[in-house]
Amino acid sequence: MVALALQDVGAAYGRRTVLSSVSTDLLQSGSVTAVIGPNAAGKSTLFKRIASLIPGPGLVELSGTERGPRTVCYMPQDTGANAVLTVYESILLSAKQGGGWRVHDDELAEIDAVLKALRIEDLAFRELGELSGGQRQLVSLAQALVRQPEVLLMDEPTSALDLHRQVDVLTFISDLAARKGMIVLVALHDLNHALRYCQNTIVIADGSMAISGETSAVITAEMLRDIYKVAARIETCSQGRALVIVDNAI
Ligand SMILES: Nc1ncnc2c1ncn2[C@@H]1O[C@H](COP(=O)(O)OP(=O)(O)OP(=O)(O)O)[C@@H](O)[C@H]1O
Repeated sequence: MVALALQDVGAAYGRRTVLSSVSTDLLQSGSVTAVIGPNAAGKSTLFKRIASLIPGPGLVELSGTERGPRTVCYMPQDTGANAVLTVYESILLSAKQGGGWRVHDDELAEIDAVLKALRIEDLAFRELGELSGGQRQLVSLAQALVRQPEVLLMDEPTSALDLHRQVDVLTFISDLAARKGMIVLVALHDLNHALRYCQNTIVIADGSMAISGETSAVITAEMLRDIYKVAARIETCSQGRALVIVDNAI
């Protein structure tokens, strides 16, 4: 079972430090953790640092895997489209990333399964450049999933999706994490999604970690006032779920 811990992790772009002192307890396999915080706080930078795409101080400790850093997959926020490739070709390329070029039957079966699970089989032979923003986001998710990562870092994966797809994708990902023992970190702006789908939450503000812990203990009216500068309430809906209701910006 894979486990991930961060110790005083930081990152810089050139000489400018944009992230420092992020530490977490061990993140266990099967867990989904929300990474939240205002714009430009450093959420994507944290993901890039965990995925070893940028250097920085501190320790990203992965244990319980034989695949090393290759088992970490980062799904970026901007899903740049290469108009020359079809959806299927782009997913196949992603599956083969870092491996040999011989294509095995089980890899093709995995691609089919992911296309089906995300209900985008009908896009398989469309060109990336002609997809809508939401379709591109689903393809980007498929590209990440076919690599069968043990640690999946998803940067605002539902920002371009309609309501049905948002619920569909987040339910699918949290089930998948539990079923396959994956560690999922997901950057979110919709805090109701964090409350509903994520056991733990890390708050990044001004380039460092403000607070982390169980989601219900982290997402409070005080945190929303101090970090997001909004007056808000956490109310329980008729089905017993906690919901953030924002009254106004402070
Ligand atoms: N490639 C880069 N070069 C230089 N600075 C960068 C680069 N990428 C991000 N930054 C800066 O790093 C800081 C953190 O950016 P980051 O993208 O991590 O924020 P974020 O929390 O993901 O924001 P958002 O919620 O708006 O997506 C910002 O000040 C941003 O301008």
